[in-house]
Amino acid sequence: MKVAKFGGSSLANGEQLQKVFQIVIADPSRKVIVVSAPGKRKSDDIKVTDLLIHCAEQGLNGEDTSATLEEIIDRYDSIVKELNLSSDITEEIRNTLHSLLSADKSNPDHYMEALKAAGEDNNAKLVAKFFQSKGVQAKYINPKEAGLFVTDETGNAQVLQESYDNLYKLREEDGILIFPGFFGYTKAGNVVTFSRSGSDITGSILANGIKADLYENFTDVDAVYSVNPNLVQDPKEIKELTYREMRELSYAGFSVFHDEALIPAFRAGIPVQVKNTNNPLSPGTLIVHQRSVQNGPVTGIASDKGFCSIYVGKYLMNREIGFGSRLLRILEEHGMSYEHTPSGIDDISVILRQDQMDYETEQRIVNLILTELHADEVKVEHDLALIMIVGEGMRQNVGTTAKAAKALADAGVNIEMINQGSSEVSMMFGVKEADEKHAVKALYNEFFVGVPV
Ligand SMILES: Nc1ncnc2c1ncn2[C@@H]1O[C@H](COP(=O)(O)OP(=O)(O)O)[C@@H](O)[C@H]1O
Ligand SMILES: N[C@@H](CC(=O)OP(=O)(O)O)C(=O)O
Repeated sequence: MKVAKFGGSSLANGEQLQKVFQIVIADPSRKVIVVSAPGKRKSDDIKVTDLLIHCAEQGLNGEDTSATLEEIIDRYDSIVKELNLSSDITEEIRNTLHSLLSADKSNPDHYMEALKAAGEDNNAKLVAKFFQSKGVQAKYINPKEAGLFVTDETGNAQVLQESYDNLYKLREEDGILIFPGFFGYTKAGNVVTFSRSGSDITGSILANGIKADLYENFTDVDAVYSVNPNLVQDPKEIKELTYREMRELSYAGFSVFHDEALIPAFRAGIPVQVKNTNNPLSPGTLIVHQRSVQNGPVTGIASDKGFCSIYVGKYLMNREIGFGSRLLRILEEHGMSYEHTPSGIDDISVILRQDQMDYETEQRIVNLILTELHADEVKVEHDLALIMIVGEGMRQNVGTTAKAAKALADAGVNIEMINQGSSEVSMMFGVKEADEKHAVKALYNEFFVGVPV
């Protein structure tokens, strides 16, 4: 039995849905189909989820929602028309969205979450009807009835353990099951979404729940590439990588697969295959527990912008018990999470996403570090990009850091900081955002061009 998840790009229009149908019926073991909301048809398009968020914001602000609502309904209606389906489907979607928009607004989070999730929920119903119109036994599955229960963390839900046993029962259902991605229900019965791009997470939870043999993740690229294809042209494809490598890479910027989506599949030992809806015969990328290291030390290079670093210097910091924990507590008290903490004898840097901190908060934190921790120096550096080099082969290979540092130096990129991950399969370089693309290219040339993979 397989779980196949189709992302927004695979469901953006009728033509894409026809491809999805052909893929699903080509393999009778594709039992559970997880769908996202319709995504972008071209690069300047707007995803249905983004339209729904905008519409919910308008609703909450008491603004006119009619134009945005029509735009959303139009997205579904154009698919309905392209596939010659009954206009009743569009009317049903219209009614659902109308009632969600006129629902109680006393809890804005609940209002927003219900609208966000409607993108996937309506699409799953539409896809099920489309499959039925082709004479195939298929049905929409409601996540609440199936028992996909989650925590009450708005836009950041975590699955509750009991869900896995509930979902196992889906194995007994007849036909193909069309399951909406991106959300679950709290025990109190409210809709809560996963973080953005979270349909990948739903697919992984279902793969674990039904104890699938394989979790297929269909998207719009032939493989997970060794570097973001938007930064380097025609990068090398990765044929196989470990859960650990993929988790590091997706966390550090490989948006092709959600970083939280690996854990449920990993825990059940289910391999994940990333494949292309537009080229389903291509083998894609397989994510497994263990692989033989035949390529060079580096499997992939990921990068992401929007970080800042708080540098703290204090003479004899190394001898001061509890300094690090008190520093991190200051951040914790401001509700902030951090990414890395490279440190030396007399200094430590905390790297975090800078959108967590406005100017006033930054000033307050700097003051607290100076006054409560008696630091000699506190400096905040903004607009950093973090570049992560990842590879199981880095554990056995000496000199990867030196090679990377030399490649960056030769390209004229100033390294703001280096951090060797404790897992020994990753290494992080902090550079100025303006240098990101240039730095990634230099590292790609160093580790991949002319290197057999
Ligand atoms: N290393 C990478 N390999 C492949 N794709 C990547 C990588 N890094 C970023 N991407 C981007 O991820 C996109 C696919 O993810 P996403 O847009 O979320 O797809 P979906 O609509 O299927 O959920 C690709 O089109 C590509 O632009
Ligand atoms: N539609 C949701 C969830 C999702 O996974 O979408 P996609 O498969 O298009 O990344 C979002 O945009 O966040």
